[in-house]
Amino acid sequence: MSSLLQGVNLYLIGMMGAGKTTVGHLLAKELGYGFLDTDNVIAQATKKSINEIFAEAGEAGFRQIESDVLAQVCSYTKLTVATGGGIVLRRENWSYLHHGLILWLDVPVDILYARLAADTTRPLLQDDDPKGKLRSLLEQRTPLYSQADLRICVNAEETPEQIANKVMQAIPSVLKQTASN
Ligand SMILES: Nc1ncnc2c1ncn2[C@@H]1O[C@H](COP(=O)(O)OP(=O)(O)OP(=O)(O)O)[C@@H](O)[C@H]1O
Ligand SMILES: O=C(O)C1=C[C@@H](O)[C@@H](O)[C@H](O)C1
Ligand SMILES: [Mg+2]
Repeated sequence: MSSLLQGVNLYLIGMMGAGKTTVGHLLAKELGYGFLDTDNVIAQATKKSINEIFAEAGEAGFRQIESDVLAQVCSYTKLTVATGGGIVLRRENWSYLHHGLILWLDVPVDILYARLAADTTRPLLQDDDPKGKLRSLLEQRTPLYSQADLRICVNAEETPEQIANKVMQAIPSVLKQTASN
C-alpha cells in the first residue's frame, strides 16, 4: 500500500474527537509511514499547550501557527498527518492539504460528545453548552470537510482498528479516480 500511495502524504481531517490522532497512528503503521499530529507539533514548537496558546494569542494567533506548521509539514513525504479540527477553516491550508490525500473522518455529534465530555484540553469546548457548540461547529464546517478526497462515516460500535481497515480498503478507489481524471 505504501508503494501505491507513492509517498504521498495522508491528511486526516474532521472534528475534535473524531479519532484523527488514534486512527492516524494505526494508518501510519499500515502504510509504513511516519506519523505527525499538527496539534502536538504546535505544542512542541511553542512549548505551550493548545489551551495556553488560545488564552495568550486567541484563536487567530493559534490559526496562524497552525498554518505555519502545516506549510512546513507538507514539504515532507511518507507521512500520515492528524490535523487539528479547525485546519479546514483557512483557505490557504487547503493548498497545503491538496499536496496529499485528504481523508475526512465523519463522526456524529453524539459520539463526539461522549468521547470528549470529560476532556478539558479543547478550548473551543469550554462552553456552557459543549454539545450545542460541537453541533454548530460541525454544521459550519461540514461544507469544508466535504471537500476531502475520501469521506469515512464512523458509527459508535467501530473500533479504531476497524476504521483504519475501512480506510485502507477505500484508498485504492480514490487513487483510481485520481488516475483516470
Ligand atoms: N473508534 C473509537 N472508538 C472509541 N473511542 C475512540 C475511537 N477513536 C478515538 N477514540 C477516543 O476518542 C478520544 C478522541 O480521539 P482523538 O484524540 O484521536 O481525536 P482527534 O480527532 O485527534 O481530536 P482533536 O482534533 O481534538 O485532536 C480519545 O480518547 C480516543 O481514545
Ligand atoms: O476544532 C478545533 O477548532 C480545534 C481542534 C483541536 O484539534 C485543536 O486544534 C484546537 O483545540 C482547535
Ligand atoms: Mg488529535
